[in-house]
Amino acid sequence: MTAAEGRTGGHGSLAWQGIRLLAAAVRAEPACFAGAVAGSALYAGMTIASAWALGNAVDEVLLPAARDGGPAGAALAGLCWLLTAIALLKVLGFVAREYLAGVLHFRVEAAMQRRLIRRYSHLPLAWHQRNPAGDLLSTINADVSTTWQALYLLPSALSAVFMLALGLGDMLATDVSLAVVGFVLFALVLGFSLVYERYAGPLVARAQHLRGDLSAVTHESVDGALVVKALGREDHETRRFAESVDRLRHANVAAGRIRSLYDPVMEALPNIAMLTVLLIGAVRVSSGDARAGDVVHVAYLIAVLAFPVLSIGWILGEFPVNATAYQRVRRVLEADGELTYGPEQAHDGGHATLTADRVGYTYPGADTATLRDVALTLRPGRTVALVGPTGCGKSTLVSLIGRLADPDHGTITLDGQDLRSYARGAVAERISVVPQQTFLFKDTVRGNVALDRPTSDADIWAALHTAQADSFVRDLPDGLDSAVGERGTTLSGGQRQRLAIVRALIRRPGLLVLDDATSAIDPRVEAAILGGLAESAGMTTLVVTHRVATIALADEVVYMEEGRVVATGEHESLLRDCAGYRELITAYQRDREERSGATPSNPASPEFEEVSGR
Ligand SMILES: Nc1ncnc2c1ncn2[C@@H]1O[C@H](COP(=O)(O)OP(=O)(O)OP(=O)(O)O)[C@@H](O)[C@H]1O
Repeated sequence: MTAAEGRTGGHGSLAWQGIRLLAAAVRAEPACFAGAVAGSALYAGMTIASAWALGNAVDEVLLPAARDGGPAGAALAGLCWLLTAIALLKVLGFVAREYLAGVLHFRVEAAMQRRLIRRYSHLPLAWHQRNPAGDLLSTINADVSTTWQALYLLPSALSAVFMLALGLGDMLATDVSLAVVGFVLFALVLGFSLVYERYAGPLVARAQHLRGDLSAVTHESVDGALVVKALGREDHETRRFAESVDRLRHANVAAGRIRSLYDPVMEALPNIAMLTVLLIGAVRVSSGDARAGDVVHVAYLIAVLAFPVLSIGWILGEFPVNATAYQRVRRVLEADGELTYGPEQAHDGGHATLTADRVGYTYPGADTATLRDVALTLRPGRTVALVGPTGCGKSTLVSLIGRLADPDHGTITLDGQDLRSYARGAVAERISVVPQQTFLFKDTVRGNVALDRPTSDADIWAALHTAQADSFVRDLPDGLDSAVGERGTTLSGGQRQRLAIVRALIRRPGLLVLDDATSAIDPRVEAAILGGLAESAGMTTLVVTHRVATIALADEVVYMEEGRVVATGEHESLLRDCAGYRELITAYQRDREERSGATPSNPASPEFEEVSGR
C-alpha cells in the first residue's frame, strides 16, 4: 500500500470507503438490515413520542395541577397508560434492532472469514512464501473484526438518524428558535467528525499495519522457539518483540491523542446545546413567546438525542479504522496469481507417466531463473532419483510437478495432458508429493494419515507396513488413535517422515514424489521402505536424494546443476561419464580418503555406499 493510499484509501476518502463497507453489509443481509431498520424506527418514534408526552404532561397535567391544587385523576391515569405503552413499544424496537443488527454483523464477519480462508488455500505457494504467516493470521482475525466494527454501532446510529429526522422536525414544529440550536448541534458534530477523520485516519492506518507486523514477529518467535532457545537468542527475540510493541504503542498513542480531544468535544456538545436551549427558552417563556412545556419538550429531545448524535460521531470516527483494516483484507482477496484449471479428471489407478519439456521458472521478484529448459521423463512404474547440488532447483522442480506453481516456459504433462488442463484437485489425486519439511496436524495417527478420506484400518496398516512405520505405531499407547501433538512433537523426526510417506501412499497415487523425505530415517529403514515401494509397485516414483544407497535403488538418475538437467541415465554410467555427478557422489569418499591418505576406492562399491549413506 502506498502512502497516498494510506491517506485516501485508494478509492476516495476513508469515510466514503467505510460507508461503502456498510452498504456492502446491507446488500449481503437485506432482511436482517430491514428488520433492524424497522426496530430502529420504532425505537426512535417512541423516543420522540415520550418527549412529546412529557411536554404535554407539563402543560396538560403538571401546570394545571399546580394551578388547581391537585392532579386531575383521569388525565393522570391517561398519561400513565400512554407512557407505559410508549415504554413497551420502545423495548420491542430496541430488542429487534440489537438482535437483528447483531445477526447481520456476525454473518458478514463469518462470510468474509470464509472468503479469506478460500483465498488463502487457493493462492499459489509463492504468494504464501512472500506473506508472513503472522500477518495473515492478523488479517483473518483482527483485520476482519475491525473491518466490521462499525456494525456494532449501526443500530444506535440508525436510530440516531431516525431520531434526528423526527426530532428536528418535532423541534421545528414546537419552536423554531429552539430548533435552530438542535440544527447547529448536528452540524457541529458532523464537522468535528470530518476533521477528526482527516487527522486520525493516517495514524489509525499506521497502527493497523503495525498490528500486522507485531503479529508476524510474534508468530515467528513462537514458531521458532526451538531455534531461539537452542542458539540462546531469547534476549535478542525479546528486544525485537519489544521494539515492535513500542512502534505499535507509539502509533496507538498518537491516534489516541487525537481521539482524546475528539471524544470530550463530542461529549460536551449536547450538554452545551441543552444549556443553550434552557437559556433561550427561559427568555422566550418570560417574554410569552413560548410555553414552558415547549422548552421542556425541546430540552428533553436534545437530552435523548445526545447519545444517538454521539453514536453518529462514533460511527464516523470508526470509518477510517474500518476502511484501513479492509484495505489489508482486500490485499488478500484481490491478490492475483491464482492457478487456472481445466476440465480433465485424473486417471483411475495405474502407473503415471510424467514429462517436463523445456521447463523454465523464475521466482516472483527474483533476478535469475531457478529452472532453465528442464526436460525430464518419468516412465510408468520406474523409480527415478533426482540428484544435484544444494540449491540447484530440485525442490522447485518438485513443486512444479505437484502443480504448486506453473512453469513460466515449457510444459509438464501428466498421462499425456498438460497439468494446467486438469480440474482443481485432480493432479493431487494422481501425484502425491512428500515435501522436505514434514507437517503433521494436531490429531491422531489415523487422522494424520487418512486426512479426510474414509480409509479402512487394513489399508492404513498396509501403508504403515510399506513405510516401515507399523511397529512404532503399534507401540504407541492408543495405536492408530494416539494423538501426535502439535506438528507431531511427540514423535521423532524419522517417525514423522514415515507418517508423511504413509499419508501419501494411502492416496494410492500414480506418481509418488519423495523430496528428500527420508533424510531423517536411517539408511537400513530407508532401503526397506524403497524396497517395499518397489515391491508393492503400482506407482511411478521420483526420489530427490543425496544418498548413494538410495540412488543405487533407482532405475534411473536425473542429475541437475544450476537449474538445468545435465545428465540422465543409470547411476553407473553417470559416474563414468558425468564429471559433476562423480564429484558430488564421491565427495564424502574423497574427503575420508584425503584425511586418511588412503587410495581411492570404487565409488559404486558397497563399502562406499555405507560411508556416504550417513
Ligand atoms: N520462495 C522462493 N523465492 C525465491 N527464491 C527461492 C524460493 N525458494 C527457493 N528459491 C531459490 O531457488 C533456488 C533453488 O532452490 P531449491 O529449493 O529448488 O533447491 P534444491 O535443489 O531443492 O536445494 P536443496 O538440495 O538444498 O533442497 C535456490 O537458489 C533458492 O534460493
